[in-house]
Amino acid sequence: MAESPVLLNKHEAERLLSYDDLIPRLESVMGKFSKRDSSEIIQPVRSVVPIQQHSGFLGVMPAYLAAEGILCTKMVTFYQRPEGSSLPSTQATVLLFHPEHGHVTAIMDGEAITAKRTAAVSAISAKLFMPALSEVLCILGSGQQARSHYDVFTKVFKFKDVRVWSRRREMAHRFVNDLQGPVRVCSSVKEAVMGADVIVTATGASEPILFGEWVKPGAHVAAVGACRPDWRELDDVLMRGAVVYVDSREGATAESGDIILSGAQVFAELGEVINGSFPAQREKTTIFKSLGMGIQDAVSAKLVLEKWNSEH
Ligand SMILES: NC(=O)c1ccc[n+]([C@@H]2O[C@H](COP(=O)([O-])OP(=O)(O)OC[C@H]3O[C@@H](n4cnc5c(N)ncnc54)[C@H](O)[C@@H]3O)[C@@H](O)[C@H]2O)c1
Ligand SMILES: O=C(O)[C@@H]1CCCCN1
Repeated sequence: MAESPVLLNKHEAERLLSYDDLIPRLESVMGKFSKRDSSEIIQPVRSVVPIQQHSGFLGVMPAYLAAEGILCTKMVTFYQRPEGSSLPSTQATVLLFHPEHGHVTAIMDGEAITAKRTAAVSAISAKLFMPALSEVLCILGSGQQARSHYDVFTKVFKFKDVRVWSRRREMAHRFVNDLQGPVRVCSSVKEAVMGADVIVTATGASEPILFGEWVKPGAHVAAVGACRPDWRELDDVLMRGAVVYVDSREGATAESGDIILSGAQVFAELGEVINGSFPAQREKTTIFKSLGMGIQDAVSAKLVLEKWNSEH
């Protein structure tokens, strides 16, 4: 009989997952994915079930990585919460399976995995696409993703000025008060982004909040929110004037309102740049449109389980 699955809560998953371990694994799997070798990786675009009465969605994100022996699925719910809601907007559970026998080997909370792997992938995009001398980081939003992006961006890069904007100013102040490093609250998106070299958009917005006219030419935008085909964070001017990179072409064309509704062309996948088949146009204004992928959760969950196994 199969052993009982390992059960890991959010605190454990968070503790066991480090950016130093995560970043190289994510670079490698994104590169492999972009080779589209189905004997190596199978990862369909996520299935999304709308929960209309409650302004929410359930996404199911399976992935199989044959060479690594990883069979995984994440189940994630995401909601548009009213201002002031204390409920998290994104919650997730990740299951790992034994690829040969089919039983579940681990069940883990997916919130920390989702927060860290998304931010780590954005950091990989910044490493490739941000201007060579980047001094100013701007984060739009003050939730879970804003926090993980702050953590990894200030760990991997050295910025002289870090700015945060949130639609509720008190939330931006609460965000800043929780941090160690120098970071300041801005009272408008315009104030926050003017002159920024790197901009992270991590909000629940469904209409554009970031306008191309404010963005410094050559800046890099890591756009993490707006994960539905009719949601936007970025306006048409920005989308059409920038070189657009995505995590997966299929995901972006199915799910990104910023891409679908602006008519912007996708230049390349992040993995295609990692593989050297497309250039990183660092001197131009660049956007990395992130939707999130099951393979990212799969390698993250495997890392968590490896670490846990090494301790037991
Ligand atoms: N690309 C990915 O892989 C990925 C992964 C997880 C979450 N996300 C998306 O990232 C976004 C942030 O997620 P989170 O987990 O940090 O959520 P969160 O609820 O913790 O934070 C959301 C933030 O967005 C702000 N916000 C909400 N509605 C807004 C609006 N209309 N205008 C401006 N700001 C608004 C909130 O004030 C808060 O600061 C969401 O859109 C989520 O779906 C993307
Ligand atoms: O890839 C993910 O985990 C997220 C969940 C929330 C919506 C967007 N994508």
